[in-house]
Amino acid sequence: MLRLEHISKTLQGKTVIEDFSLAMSKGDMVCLTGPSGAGKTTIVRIAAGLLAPDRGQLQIGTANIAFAFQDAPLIPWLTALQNMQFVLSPRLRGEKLDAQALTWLERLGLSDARDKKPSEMSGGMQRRLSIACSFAVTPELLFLDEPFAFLDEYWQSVVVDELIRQNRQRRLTVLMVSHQPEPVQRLDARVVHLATGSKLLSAKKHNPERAEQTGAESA
Ligand SMILES: Nc1ncnc2c1ncn2[C@@H]1O[C@H](COP(=O)(O)OP(=O)(O)OP(=O)(O)O)[C@@H](O)[C@H]1O
Repeated sequence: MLRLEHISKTLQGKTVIEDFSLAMSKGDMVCLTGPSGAGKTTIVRIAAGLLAPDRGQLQIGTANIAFAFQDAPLIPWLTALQNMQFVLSPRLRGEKLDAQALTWLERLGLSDARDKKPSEMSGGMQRRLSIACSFAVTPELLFLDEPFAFLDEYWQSVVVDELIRQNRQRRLTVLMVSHQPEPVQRLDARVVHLATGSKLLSAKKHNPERAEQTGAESA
């Protein structure tokens, strides 16, 4: 589903990623962890095709991708409902579009915020809207950058439940960055830990009894 092979990236003269490789099959959930500046976001942006690597190869097995990043890609002049309608509009029309948009707002607790623009919403609400939009397009491959940041325990749990549901029901593949161990543990995601410069330190399941070789490779 996703393969990064020997990826390197230099930004403003600094080597951010050096010879990083990762292989993911359909239905895999992988979480990149590591210190600030290790290059986690850069890797996810390269994997999502948003940033070109200097060296190495990227293979994505589907065109049906979605992402929710820290700088939530919400349209600032549209309301929450209109943002949701916008992402659903290529697939749905009329009443079905409106019903689906409202359903997703409700699932992520945003019904009361339907007429608010992103600038009128809290960081957590913006994050939930961004995640709701990425779920709503039913991607095969989902990229998430700190999806649990700004969310309290309840909403973290709602997002985890939805990821588990979509992973089980339609084998959604997820590559994420997260500093929060608890939701990642609940997801049972494969954890790939990076040192600065994207050197791979370890790649394992959170549960050590179920540790396994991951297909991620170091330089
Ligand atoms: N557009 C850019 N131009 C120049 N340097 C950049 C750019 N984007 C990222 N960097 C630098 O690349 C390094 C890795 O950044 P990145 O955001 O990938 O790290 P990260 O591991 O996700 O960090 P954090 O956990 O703090 O989000 C950092 O030193 C950052 O300053």
